[in-house]
Amino acid sequence: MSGEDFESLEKVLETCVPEAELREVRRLLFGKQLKKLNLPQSALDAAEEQDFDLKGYVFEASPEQLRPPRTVRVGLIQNKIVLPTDAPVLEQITALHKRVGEMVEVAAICGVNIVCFQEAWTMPFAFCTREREPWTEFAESAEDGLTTRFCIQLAKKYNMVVVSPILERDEIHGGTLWNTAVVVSNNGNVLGKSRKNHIPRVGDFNESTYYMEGNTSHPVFQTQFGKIAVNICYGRHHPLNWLMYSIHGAEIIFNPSATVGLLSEPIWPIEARNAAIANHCFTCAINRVGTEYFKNEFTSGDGKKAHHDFGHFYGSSYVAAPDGSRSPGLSRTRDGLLVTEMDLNLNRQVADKWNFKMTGRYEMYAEELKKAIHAKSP
Ligand SMILES: NC(=O)NCCC(=O)O
Repeated sequence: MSGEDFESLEKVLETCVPEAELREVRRLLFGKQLKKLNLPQSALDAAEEQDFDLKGYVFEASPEQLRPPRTVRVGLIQNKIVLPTDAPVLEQITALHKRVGEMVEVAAICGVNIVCFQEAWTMPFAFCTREREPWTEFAESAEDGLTTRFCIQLAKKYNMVVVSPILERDEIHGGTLWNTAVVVSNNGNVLGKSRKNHIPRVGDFNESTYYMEGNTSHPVFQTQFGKIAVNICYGRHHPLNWLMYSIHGAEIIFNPSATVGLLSEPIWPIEARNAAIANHCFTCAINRVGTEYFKNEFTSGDGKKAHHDFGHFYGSSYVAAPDGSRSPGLSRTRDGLLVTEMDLNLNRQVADKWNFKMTGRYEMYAEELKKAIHAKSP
């Protein structure tokens, strides 16, 4: 039941837990109950017509005397690939631009200010194969590639910050490949890029065949709607990676991902949520959906029989807040747009209550880490 036939944990709870207990079950599992966001009927109709899950929630903060609310609407998009993996490269990219572009239009109707797509959103997650061609052809310049130009158009048209995780080819540094998120401001300027710091070597995630650990450290981007950072996929298993984005001031950390049920599904709801709690910020976890079939079978040196797919990418994108509350996840099986309205004042309110930033012994950790890393063997 771990594949396409299981819609979501939330659905099972709704169907199977009696109404009287459901509230308490939700409180224990998801934290403070969130209000549903009132989404325009035209957006709901468009989502139904275009066959994707559309959900909206509000994270509220307490009113303050000196600061007005800092309300921002964030959209997360999860999707299947559109064409088979052996369709011509440009056709695959164009089909994904079209699909995701339509979903961004609905995000705009919902008033979204910042949208983030899934990891390597313009391509199938083909790194399992270890083949170079045609997959390296999906790589593009972060500054002025086809996809960045497309995102610039979206940003300008909808006055929206766009976070676009792609396979990057860095033409001015030997044509090297990177797993990169490009951040485009709402007026259409490329604000910068953030490269994936941690490259998986687990199961079929053979990404180290294609690119190396990122060299952009932990950039934080000041946008009109708040300070944002991008911790790409496998970086979510590294608490210090989250910490560094937060230390540099990130108020919202996106985690665009590609991960499959049998590997990571039980830890998915915990990691980004824990990072939001530990770092007094909002985190947004996004995962792709569906099963992607590759013509040539592959192995990964783990004794498994040669196979043609990774297994099921389980979607379940969600947003977590610094007070430990989280939104329900999107579907495990369908494309989806999750719209959350968050008051960024909540970050400081929770920080003032729990004081993790104040009680953290960063200097001590830094010194001990340095000593431990440089320790000589006896
Ligand atoms: N894309 C990626 O880094 N996946 C690795 C598997 C995981 O982190 O769940």
